[in-house]
Amino acid sequence: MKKLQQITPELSLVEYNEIPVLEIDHPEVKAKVALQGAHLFSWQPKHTDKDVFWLSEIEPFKLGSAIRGGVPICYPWFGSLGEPFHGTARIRMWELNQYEITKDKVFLRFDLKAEDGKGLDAQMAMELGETCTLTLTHQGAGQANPALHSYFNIADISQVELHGLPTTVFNHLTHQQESVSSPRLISENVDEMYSVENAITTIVDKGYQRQIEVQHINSTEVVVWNPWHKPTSNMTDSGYKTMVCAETARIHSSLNKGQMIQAKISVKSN
Ligand SMILES: O=P(O)(O)OC[C@H]1O[C@@H](O)[C@H](O)[C@@H](O)[C@@H]1O
Repeated sequence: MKKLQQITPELSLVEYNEIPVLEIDHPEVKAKVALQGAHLFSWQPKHTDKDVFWLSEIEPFKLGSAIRGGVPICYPWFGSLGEPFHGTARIRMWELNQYEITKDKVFLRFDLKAEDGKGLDAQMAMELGETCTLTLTHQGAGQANPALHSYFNIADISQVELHGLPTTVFNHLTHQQESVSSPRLISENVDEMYSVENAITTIVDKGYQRQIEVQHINSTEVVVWNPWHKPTSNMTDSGYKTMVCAETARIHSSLNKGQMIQAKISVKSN
């Protein structure tokens, strides 16, 4: 790891293998954001002893390869709505163009320049403190169908409940609408899309004795994913046991220029 720049006492730029990473070390919060993808992959408010986000233990931090963990930004499209899968933004460089440090939190704004060099495609604003607010604003031409593909750090997938989701879901593995339990328990490969606006998902983690709450704002879907034994790039065979994705998505109703999706994340002990 090579230090590139000390921006302020709380913010430093460090190289993780091929990727520049902004490290935040503030009395209230620690966090890490890769400039590739404006990709938050670690957030730990002072009152918790474990990271809220999961990061693969074999993440190689290679340019052009999306980081396996944290909050990949799927933009301008989700999944196979275009090529590459989950859009280009997670493998492009973003610029840190604004920051503000207060006694409670750190505010960061990253811009994604348009590929033709004219104007912006998107902006990501992060407020990192006791809570974490991520706001993705579509600034480009045309429409966007993004998602904030958050991977949460849990003690053991077999002891986790997801609360606040509907009991009907589109299962991407069987390509059909199905009925599921609420709260949702996961015991196999799941790749499912819940059509629900502005949902609040609560991840009840008995192992770590804590609850993570995600408010999905301006979203029209929540995607839940865990690959279980399905081989997945940059992930160990047992990596699935300690992660669950609960994604803030805007898939079937596009965003126009100036519109945003937001995830507000908080964590509390039981
Ligand atoms: O491996 P990737 O490109 O990061 O995608 C991971 C998963 O992301 C989820 O959002 C999709 O619903 C899954 O279908 C996909 O497998």
